[in-house]
Amino acid sequence: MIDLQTLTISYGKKVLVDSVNAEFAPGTVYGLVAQNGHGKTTLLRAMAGLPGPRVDGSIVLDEVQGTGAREVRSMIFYAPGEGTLLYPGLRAEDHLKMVCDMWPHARDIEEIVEQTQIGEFAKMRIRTLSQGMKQQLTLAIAYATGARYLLLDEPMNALDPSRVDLHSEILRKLADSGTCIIMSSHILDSVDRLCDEILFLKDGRLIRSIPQDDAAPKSPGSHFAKPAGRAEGALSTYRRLYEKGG
Ligand SMILES: Nc1ncnc2c1ncn2[C@@H]1O[C@H](COP(=O)(O)OP(=O)(O)OP(=O)(O)O)[C@@H](O)[C@H]1O
Repeated sequence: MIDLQTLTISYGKKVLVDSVNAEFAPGTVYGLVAQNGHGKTTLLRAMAGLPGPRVDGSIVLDEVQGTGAREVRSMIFYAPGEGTLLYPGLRAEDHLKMVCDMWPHARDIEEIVEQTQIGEFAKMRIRTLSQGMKQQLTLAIAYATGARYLLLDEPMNALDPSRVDLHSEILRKLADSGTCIIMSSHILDSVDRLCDEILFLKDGRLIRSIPQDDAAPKSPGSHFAKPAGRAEGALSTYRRLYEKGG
């Protein structure tokens, strides 16, 4: 469980997350939605214990204070969008080998390559990959870590529809086997299809919603009581919250 306790995150006077309390349970896929520049990346990075903004309050992971703490560092992985995790001169497969050497619960590389269908470019250097290939590799790296908490920053924005389906299926399976996934996204129909819960970040608060097409939890691990009221599509919620002065 990741437990945010009166968490406030700010850059100077700009407060992006304001005294937020929230819990993220194993076995659940969470969508994190907001308008551009409202703090999704900042929140995910802070949850992973990465440096940057001022962070007040507490982030507790499996009862250990602070996600940067040594005991929990190997349990949580933040995957940036944009392929910034990758070394331009190295081959795709080199990155997976590094994960294998560094992460105590790393998964089998061959299995990951097969599951993510990245074999065709595994031997290519990063500088020769397309944006979508880099995004597929970044996701493969995230899966390879074996981390129980995956924080994925816009993981699908460069993927073609068949890859979106493939990775949605992989993420669902990971959640069903106990992984907690928090993914930011602007692709609201895939958020609706994949996520058990959606959190809208607005004015520093997290507003919880459930996807329209499935009012029941999509995985048995979801601990949270469902919010009262009818489920609503993410796009409708988005419009209500951000476009109509809601
Ligand atoms: N290092 C920094 N120093 C100061 N301000 C920053 C820094 N990094 C980000 N910000 C500001 O914090 C705010 C939130 O940025 P963030 O990248 O978290 O937004 P986001 O919701 O992920 O946006 P997008 O949807 O465009 O990716 C923005 O206003 C941005 O200008």
